[in-house]
Amino acid sequence: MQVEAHLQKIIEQDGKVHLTLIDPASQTPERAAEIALAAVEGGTDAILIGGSTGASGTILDETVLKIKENVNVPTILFPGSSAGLSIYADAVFFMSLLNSRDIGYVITNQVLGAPLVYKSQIEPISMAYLVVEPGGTVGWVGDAKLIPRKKPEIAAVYALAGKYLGMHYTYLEAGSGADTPVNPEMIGAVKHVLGENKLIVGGGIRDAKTAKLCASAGADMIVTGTIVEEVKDVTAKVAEIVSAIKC
Ligand SMILES: CC(C)=CCC/C(C)=C/CC/C(C)=C/CC/C(C)=C/COP(=O)(O)OP(=O)(O)O
Ligand SMILES: O=P(O)(O)OC[C@@H](O)CO
Ligand SMILES: [Mg+2]
Repeated sequence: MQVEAHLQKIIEQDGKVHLTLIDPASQTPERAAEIALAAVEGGTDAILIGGSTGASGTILDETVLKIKENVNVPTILFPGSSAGLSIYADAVFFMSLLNSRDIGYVITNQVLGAPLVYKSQIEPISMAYLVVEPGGTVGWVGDAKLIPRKKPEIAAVYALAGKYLGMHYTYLEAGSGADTPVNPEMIGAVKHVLGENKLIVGGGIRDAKTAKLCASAGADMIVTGTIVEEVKDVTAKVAEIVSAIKC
């Protein structure tokens, strides 16, 4: 399955894509697979697998494999480092944290991870990863020079640089569990310069209203992680968000 082409088709058909993020460090592989199935029943389009800390090795491989047993939607790695790769996944967000001060997150982890992607069937999807205030764990781990919430023009020039470097996707990240997601002004400014290139927004999106606000402002794909880990009825929560963003 060509994952990027598949997501493109969904955008053409439904307008928007919903992605569910599962952190392998947060639960057992069995529970991760249950959550993935419930999210797919709620209408999610693909499962992102990753975390800033502890998402590697056997627990990562087993989580990917169990999820694949349960669902047919693509599994996409969202790696915190080169250790966040698993040969069992369908694709990887092959991302560079463009606003990191640490060259490790700009290019070294990608260099260390490239041979495994080359030898496997994992589809790399090139992505500019931009961490915005408050930034959360990923901002700290990734040593990000956080983009100020109220400076959409800074996010826009980073996104433009990513696009000129050939990156297909741009991800505006407020940090997992953020109190406030990226604001609509910043989303709009970034989408304006990206044009047809795809924009993903995540971090702190917990309800239909917020998801709709982000999607209407210009996000092509909405990511939800924490809320899916917290609620009892995953299917209902995902369905609420999916119906708010899709046309
Ligand atoms: C492409 C390859 C091989 C590596 C990329 C490496 C990069 C650029 C990483 C960026 C920095 C980073 C730590 C990203 C993590 C992204 C992620 C999975 C965030 C969601 O995880 P959280 O939910 O914040 O994780 P925790 O729950 O562990 O805090
Ligand atoms: O956990 P939440 O707040 O949904 O954030 C998802 C994702 O953007 C984190 O990398
Ligand atoms: Mg998390």
